[in-house]
Amino acid sequence: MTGNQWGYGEEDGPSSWYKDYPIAEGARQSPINIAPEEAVYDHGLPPISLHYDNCTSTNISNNGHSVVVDRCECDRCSSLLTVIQGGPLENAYRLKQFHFHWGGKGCHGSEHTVAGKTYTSELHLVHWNAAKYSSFAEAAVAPDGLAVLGVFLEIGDERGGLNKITDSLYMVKFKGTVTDFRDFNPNCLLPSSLKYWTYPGSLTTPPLYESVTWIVLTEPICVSEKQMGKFRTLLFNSEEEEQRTRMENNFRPPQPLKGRTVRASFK
Ligand SMILES: NS(=O)(=O)c1ccc(C(=O)N[C@@H](c2ccccc2)c2cnnn2CC(=O)NCCCS)cc1
Ligand SMILES: [Zn+2]
Repeated sequence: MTGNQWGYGEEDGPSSWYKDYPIAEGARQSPINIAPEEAVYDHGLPPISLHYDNCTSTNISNNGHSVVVDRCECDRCSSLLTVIQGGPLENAYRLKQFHFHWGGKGCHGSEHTVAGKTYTSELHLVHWNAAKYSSFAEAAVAPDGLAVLGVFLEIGDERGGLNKITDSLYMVKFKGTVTDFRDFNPNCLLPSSLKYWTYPGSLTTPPLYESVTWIVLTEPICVSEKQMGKFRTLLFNSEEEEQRTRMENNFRPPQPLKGRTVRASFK
């Protein structure tokens, strides 16, 4: 079985990933359930700072697992400051891509949970340690290589900033489709508070590398049911496959904490 046949179904879902990716049972796997009472307030944790300038050319694609907005890596753009720094991070980490995880109907769909509470979706802004490593792939296997900012989405009023994304989803209905997606600044998807929890973890999809410093914002943003419905028009399958499978419930459930400490940037 070639390595990349993993998914979220009965046969190929999270409970069977360990067969091809034994690190699935490792000591720093993600996501986790965050227990706010057990989080340790660390007064030495500085605030995080986000510098998301516009890099004109990006694209949006359906990779068969999620919908991903990729930043371009051209010289002009990679010189642009599109980084996260501060918080638990030693230096600036460069934004590579962002994507979402979501459920079917109802309010499950996030990967991290908070005192057992699930949200309807979770946005992941994926950054890599470009100060220390020369490529994303190199950083992705290093314990301090990646930093992912997690933002919870809950059902409520429509989020205007999300419409540029949801209005483009029909262009990437099938796995393997990609389309231009320019001048989108993910600042418009951030909540007003940058209060966060942070802990050492992993990619939440194969290859599940334990290279991620997770920074999960405590305040969710609101999106409308109509906007979430557009994510669920995406398909896991390519146009050639006859089996049409709606893209939903593309989340991994919480994994054992295995002695890790979750730190809070706030009392
Ligand atoms: N959910 S998360 O934020 O923890 C997360 C973040 C980034 C990646 C990722 O970049 N994965 C690719 C990769 C390429 C090179 C080295 C290692 C990993 C990969 C491997 N096979 N396919 N991909 C593409 C992919 O999975 N892209 C991210 C879409 C999230 S569902 C995966 C999960
Ligand atoms: Zn993710």
